[in-house]
Amino acid sequence: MAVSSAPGKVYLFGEHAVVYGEPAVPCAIELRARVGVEQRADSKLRIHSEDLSLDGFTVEYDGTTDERPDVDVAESLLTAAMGYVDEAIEQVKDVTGEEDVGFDVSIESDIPLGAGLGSSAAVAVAAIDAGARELGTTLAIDELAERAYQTEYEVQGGQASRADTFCSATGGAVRVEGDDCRSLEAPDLPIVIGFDGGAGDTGELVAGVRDLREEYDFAADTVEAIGDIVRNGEDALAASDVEELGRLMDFNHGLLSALGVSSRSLDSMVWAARDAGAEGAKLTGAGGGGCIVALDASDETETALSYTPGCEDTFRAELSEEGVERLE
Ligand SMILES: Nc1ncnc2c1ncn2[C@@H]1O[C@H](COP(=O)(O)OP(=O)(O)O)[C@@H](O)[C@H]1O
Ligand SMILES: C[C@@](O)(CCOP(=O)(O)O)CC(=O)O
Ligand SMILES: [Mg+2]
Repeated sequence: MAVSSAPGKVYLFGEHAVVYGEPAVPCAIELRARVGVEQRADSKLRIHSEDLSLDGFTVEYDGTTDERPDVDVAESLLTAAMGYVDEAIEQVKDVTGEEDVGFDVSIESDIPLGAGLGSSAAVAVAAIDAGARELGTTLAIDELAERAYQTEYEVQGGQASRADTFCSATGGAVRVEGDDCRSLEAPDLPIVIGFDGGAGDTGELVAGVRDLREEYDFAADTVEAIGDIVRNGEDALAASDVEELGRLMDFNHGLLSALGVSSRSLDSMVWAARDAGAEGAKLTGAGGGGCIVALDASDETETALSYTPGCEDTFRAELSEEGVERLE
């Protein structure tokens, strides 16, 4: 068996706009998904994840046919739940040239699902890395990141950026613009996360922004304005100017909100953080529900969030310098 782990991330700036070629700056955080992959004697795929539902479930089916597994949940739920792992295993088969292999895959993750902290990218990166190693191939980080991007691209209906997957594969803070992916020097930022306990559907939210952008020129301009915020944000990051970073994050949240991807609970948490004196606060990731990211070196934001209706959990997140880790 091969086991790899990969980190989740927050976006300091640029989610959604990055799908249309604007730059974005995500940072890896110390919450990880660990994926174990063991080759089977037959060609079936068995996936076990404790986190996919309250009780966890295990499915087993023949990965070489189009037959879906026989479990008692709605098809849409199953596809949503298994899409990323399924596609990651396809990438393993493709990169190793071994089409008829089967695997037992087990996943353990600290990253809440669909909450904007990049659980899908972390699972894809760790699954592809462990799957390839199980078949004797250790992928270079760039190839791993590219394969994980292909996974997100397929599952999200042809709409995805390389930001989450590159960040999860390499760790640290990164800058992604189209296929130009690079690591950034980042100061130790006082990152606070607020989580509303909910989730958003990345594919649907991305499609919503795409439609708005096609319908209204001002929505397309909004996407471009997010790109301008990111370019300013890079300078603020290089200068370790946390106050300016916060101001730009506030602005970024406003534009994401205008694009329809915030929610009442995300807005409440953002305002609670600002009222508590955070340097800035914004939603992170696709939105719709899930997490906000704020910058505050004091305990005020965490305390305020813990009393905010709609906020289920709040915690400080350390930057993860380590991307994919090969554990076994
Ligand atoms: N622990 C897990 N086990 C299995 N699949 C997971 C796990 N965590 C995430 N996933 C996959 O990632 C999807 C969530 O990804 P997404 O909607 O992009 O949200 P995010 O990346 O912000 O967490 C889940 O529906 C599931 O397919
Ligand atoms: C909205 C988007 O920019 C980020 C999605 O992040 P997450 O899956 O919600 O963690 C989509 C993408 O970049 O592929
Ligand atoms: Mg995702």
